[in-house]
Amino acid sequence: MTQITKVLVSKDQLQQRVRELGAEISRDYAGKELVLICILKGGAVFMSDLMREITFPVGIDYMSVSSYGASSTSSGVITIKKDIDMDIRGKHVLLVEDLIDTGLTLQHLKELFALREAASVRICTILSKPSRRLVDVPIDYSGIDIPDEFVVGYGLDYAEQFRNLPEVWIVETRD
Ligand SMILES: O=P(O)(O)OC[C@H]1O[C@H](OP(=O)(O)OP(=O)(O)O)[C@H](O)[C@@H]1O
Ligand code: HPA
Ligand SMILES: [Mg+2]
Repeated sequence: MTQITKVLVSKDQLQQRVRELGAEISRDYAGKELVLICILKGGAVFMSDLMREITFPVGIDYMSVSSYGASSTSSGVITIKKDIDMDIRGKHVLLVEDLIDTGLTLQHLKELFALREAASVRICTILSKPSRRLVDVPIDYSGIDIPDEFVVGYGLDYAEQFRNLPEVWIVETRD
């Protein structure tokens, strides 16, 4: 049985942290050409909130990758299901994620955008599970550290459900 029983991060906590990250990014990239690249699908909710907290015009684009293939554990190999439309050469890229778990997806994407000759590539995530990390990928803008629990809401899914919950909830699975 699967139950969504406990709120781990409230709507207010999320909103507060998104505001702080938006302010920090606005200060750091002032006067630069910035493109926010959302990693679908989970990143979509955070992306929509974050872009409205940035105080100058930014470019936006969307990318969809699959990191786990057919197995449930990470293979470390990612497949691009939908690429960005923009030419990002010479532009500052900020990758926008809902959650960094092992870090493998973002490590791979950082390398990819460096190869595409972006002026810089940084990472922004609203949630991070530091205890699950397999690779040491630096997170430039990290929202909220969470424990090793399976969570849903604010973009995150369980079997494609619950992405639309405004809070982050813990999923409990019992027999
Ligand atoms: O740090 P990692 O171990 O690489 O895992 C993190 C990735 O896994 C989740 O995406 P998922 O593959 O579930 O796709 P979704 O966003 O479409 O649900 C999450 O949104 C990150 O993109
Ligand atoms: O806790 C999680 N929730 C949803 N998707 C995920 N992908 C890795 N960890 C998680
Ligand atoms: Mg998912």
